Parts: sequence; structure tokens; C-alpha cells
Amino acid sequence: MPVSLTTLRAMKQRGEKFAMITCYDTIFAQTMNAAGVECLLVGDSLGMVLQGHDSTLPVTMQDMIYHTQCVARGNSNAFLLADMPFMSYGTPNDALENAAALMRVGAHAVKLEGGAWLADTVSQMARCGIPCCVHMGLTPQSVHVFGGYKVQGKTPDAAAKLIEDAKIVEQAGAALILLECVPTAVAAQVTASVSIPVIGIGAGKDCDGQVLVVHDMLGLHQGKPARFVKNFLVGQTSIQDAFVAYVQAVKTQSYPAPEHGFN
Ligand SMILES: Nc1nc(=O)c2c([nH]1)NC[C@@H]1CN(c3ccc(C(=O)N[C@@H](CCC(=O)O)C(=O)O)cc3)CN21
Ligand SMILES: CC(C)C(=O)C(=O)O
Ligand SMILES: [Mg+2]
Repeated sequence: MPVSLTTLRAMKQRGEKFAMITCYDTIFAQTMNAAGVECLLVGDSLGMVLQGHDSTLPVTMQDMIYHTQCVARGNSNAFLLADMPFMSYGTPNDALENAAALMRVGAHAVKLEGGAWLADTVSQMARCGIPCCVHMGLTPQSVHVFGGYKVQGKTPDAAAKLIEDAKIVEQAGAALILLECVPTAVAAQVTASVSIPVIGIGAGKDCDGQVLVVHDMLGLHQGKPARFVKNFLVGQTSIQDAFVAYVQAVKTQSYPAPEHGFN
């Protein structure tokens, strides 16, 4: 049986962790499926790792549709999540139309960056049969608001706001939450505060699932990688084995280790 939201919710309830990796093409989708990776994310990080931009802002709907199509052709068993790019969901109407385009080419759900302000959009999407993942914490499409890729939710007020926002989007009908670069203890609190699965990156081991950019986890990066990155190709003799090692590390909670998180 292919991995679905039902599978992921059951895993959260059992306390079983699941693994997600970004994926942008067919052969990687096939290889991740063979390795037992539960979820694939067609991330707008493709603007950085595939296209060479210094942010995700230039990525278009056309780019996301193309890569989602490529991944969907190679996918057989994984849950397929697609990012909605910058300014494709500024109004609920834009969000519905653009999410539909991603679902038509094979996405099983779409991911939007934001918080409580997305509640109306999320509920309209849910009503139309489009499951949403709300990406909170460090939301890279707001890099120019933050003034850099900085850890979020560090003050007690900011942490409380994250927890509040998580409850609001859950209530609105969100299917998943993704937390990026928030203190480990705050991510644990968010994960315990909602019954929908929470996926983390730089958010510690207590989230229900983990995600990494595929290039990062294979040791492909220019300069110093972010703190949460681990090279899973080390000690393996194939890319498929690196994916297997990552899935195993997530399930046994040996990744992320304390040093991959923020305090
Ligand atoms: N290759 C790649 N990997 C990613 O994880 C990723 C992308 N690209 N592109 C889109 C966003 C940008 N992301 C980033 C980029 C940099 C940091 C970073 O350098 N963070 C600092 C924390 C700084 C602080 O302490 O506030 C770190 O040390 O990890 C984090 C997330 C995550 N996403
Ligand atoms: C880093 C992950 C969470 C993402 O949104 C992306 O790859 O675009
Ligand atoms: Mg993204």
C-alpha cells in the first residue's frame, strides 16, 4: 500500500518516525522508493540547488509543475508533497488554482509557508480536496523579511506564537506541519500540541518526521552546510544505500543528534 496521510497519522500515533527527502527528478524518485523513503518533497529549494539562485524567490509555478511531473513518473510508493512557490498563494483564489495545477500532475498534497494567516486558505483547500502542509519557523520565501536564514522561535513569545499558529492551522484543516530551524524544545512542544504529523528540519529529533535536501545529505554543497545537515553517503557505497542509512537513522532517532539542533 502506498504511503498516505492515513499512514503518516498512524505512524505519529505509534511514535514511529518517518523520513522525507527532497526530490526533483525521476531516477532519484525511483531510488528513494527502492530505499523505503516514506515521503518525497518537490522543494522550491530547487531554485538554489538546481538553478543556482541565491534564494527560492525566483522559482515559478511552471518550474514546480515540471519537476513534480518528473518526480511523479518515478514515484510508486511514497507520499508526494510539492512546494507552492513564492507568491503563488497570496490570496485563497490564487492558492486554489495553483495548488490544483500541482495536484493534477501528481502531487498528493501541497506545502505553503506561513502561519495563522493561512487559516482561510488552508480551510478552502481542504474543502476542495487539497491537503495542505503549513511550513513554519524559518520560512525561506521570507528571507528578506528575516534578513537571512536565521533560527526562529527563540524568545518565549515567538515560541508561544509558533504553538498557537500550529493549533490554528490544524483547526483550519491542515494535514501536516513542517518546522524549519526552531529550537529542539520548541519543536517538541509544537509536535505534542497537535495531532497532525509534524516534519522537522533543524528542529530536533522529537518531530514526527524529518526532511533534508537531497544534495545536502549526499555531501553536495558549496561552503559550510547548515548545522542540521549530515552526509549520509559517508560509509556507504551507493546513493541508494545512503538513503537507506538516512531512513534507518531517522527511525532509530540517531539522526538528528543534539548537535544537529538549536537550543
Ligand atoms: N541546499 C539547501 N538546503 C536547505 O536546507 C535549504 C536550501 N538549500 N534552500 C532553501 C532553504 C534555505 N535553508 C537554510 C539555509 C541556511 C541555513 C543556515 O545557515 N542556518 C544557520 C543558523 C543561523 C542561526 O543560528 O540563526 C546554521 O548554522 O545552520 C538554514 C536553512 C533551508 N533550505
Ligand atoms: C528544506 C525543505 C523543507 C523545503 O521547503 C525545500 O526543499 O524547498
Ligand atoms: Mg521549500
